[in-house]
Amino acid sequence: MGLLVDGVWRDQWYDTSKTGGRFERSKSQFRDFVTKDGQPAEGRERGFKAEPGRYHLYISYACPWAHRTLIFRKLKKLEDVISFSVVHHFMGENGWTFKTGDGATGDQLYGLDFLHQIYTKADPHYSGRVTVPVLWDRKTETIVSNESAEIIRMLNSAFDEWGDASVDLYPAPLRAEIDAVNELVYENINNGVYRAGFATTQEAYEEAFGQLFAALDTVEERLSRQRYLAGERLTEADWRLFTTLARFDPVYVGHFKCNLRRISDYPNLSNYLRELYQVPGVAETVNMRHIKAHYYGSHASINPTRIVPVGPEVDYSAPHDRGRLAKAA
Ligand SMILES: N[C@@H](CCC(=O)N[C@@H](CS)C(=O)NCC(=O)O)C(=O)O
Repeated sequence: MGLLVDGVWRDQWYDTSKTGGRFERSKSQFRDFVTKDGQPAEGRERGFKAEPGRYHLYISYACPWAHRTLIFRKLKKLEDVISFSVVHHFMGENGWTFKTGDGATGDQLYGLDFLHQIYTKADPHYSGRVTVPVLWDRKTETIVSNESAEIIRMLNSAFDEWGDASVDLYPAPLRAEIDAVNELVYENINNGVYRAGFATTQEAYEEAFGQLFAALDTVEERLSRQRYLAGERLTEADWRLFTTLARFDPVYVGHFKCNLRRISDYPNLSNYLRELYQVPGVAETVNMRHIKAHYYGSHASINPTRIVPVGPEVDYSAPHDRGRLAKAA
């Protein structure tokens, strides 16, 4: 685990010394957009035109943020339009690597060894964390974006000429609702598990823990009344929650000490998780081996023996009861 400082790799764990033991996620720095016409998005200088075969994703199967992009690529039927490379699940002193085997593909574009070399290829003086996902432009050989929340928006609409335009996961009439749910879910749940797990003081951990379970209770209540987070339609908000839920019982309960309740203890959340998992194409984006091996194996300060627990038994393909709630035609 480390970061780049003016283009030079430095092996270094998160610094929580100035924040009272609180983990604070740094902001993604590559924030451009692929658009249908190639014009820069509002307030941006660089423009990137949607074209089939031009863009490549660098992802980790373990990472919930990268997982979002893989799900969108699948649901929007962009498999032949956007290619991808899978980093190795072990993230050690060199950060994410392109070691192959066990489902890791290596760097499909350049055959490089480390993800940080992709960052310095885009910007030789880059300073900051080297994270997945990365949306890479083959044509200008640079990173368009390393922010998953924005990459999924691009996948949702920019490539409709070649993908499935009938699938819209950010429909205009629901945007305000989706944005509001995202805010609650991002801070307290998606990032909340990390804030609990990476906290280095009791106080910081308990603060994140309390917020996490309060938010899960809120979402559980909402899902007792409606089928999906924004109502009767599956949207971006659901997929953003899904990648955290899928990792919760196998990893976050133990490794990140998020153990007040398991998702399997929540009747609505657990059935909802199974419904989403069973949406055609989604199960194949979930690689539980990478997920468990990555977290338990890569965070030596949390799990020094790197032993990966054998349990729990989870079966997201078991039947669910969500058919009792209305779904838009
Ligand atoms: N805001 C980013 C966060 C991405 C992120 O933090 N990814 C993690 C893996 S789950 C990572 O690559 N961490 C490496 C590091 O922090 O050094 C996004 O949503 O795209």
